[in-house]
Amino acid sequence: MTNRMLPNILVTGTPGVGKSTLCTQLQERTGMEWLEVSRIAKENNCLEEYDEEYKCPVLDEERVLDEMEDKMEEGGKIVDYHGCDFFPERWFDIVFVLRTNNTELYDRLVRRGYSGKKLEDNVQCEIFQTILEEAAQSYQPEIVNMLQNDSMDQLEDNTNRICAWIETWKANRNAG
Ligand SMILES: Nc1ncnc2c1ncn2[C@@H]1O[C@H](COP(=O)(O)OP(=O)(O)O)[C@@H](O)[C@H]1O
Repeated sequence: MTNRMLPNILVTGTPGVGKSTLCTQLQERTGMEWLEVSRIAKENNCLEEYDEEYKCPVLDEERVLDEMEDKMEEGGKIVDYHGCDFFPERWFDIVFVLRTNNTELYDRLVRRGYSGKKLEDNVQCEIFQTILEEAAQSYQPEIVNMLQNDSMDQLEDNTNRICAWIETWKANRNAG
């Protein structure tokens, strides 16, 4: 059993599935702190190099983890990143993998300005369920949850569902 007073939540999934949008809502509704791993990496100079092929920065994972460790120990953190296999398993009480259907994701990424290989690779990442499999291999199956996030209605359902889970976690903790 954890000593944390509030749970830590991981929100993961392919770029464009709606992680930031969901985390913004969760932060507003719960008062828990949203930790955007890409931003933490950038602000703390934890970007190692630029991957020209994939047009994205490569993280210095060890340094990012060091930056995050103290905060994660406090509990009550919502972590958002498009990968999940390098975090310590002990950090998280639950993992949500957001999913978006291919055509919707394609449109969102085009609107974000992605094109060519970067666009294709991200859509393929979603088609092949890469992040879902990564989560399944990195965490206990009972804490990994898939959430479909194609529409604003689903966004609301997902936010409600996570908020309800947090309330249950708190009630169980106080009872125990
Ligand atoms: N459930 C949803 N339904 C429709 N559009 C969404 C939904 N969630 C997010 N979006 C839109 O999709 C785009 C990508 O969302 P974002 O939260 O930035 O994704 P991520 O953080 O996973 O890269 C944004 O333009 C956002 O407004």
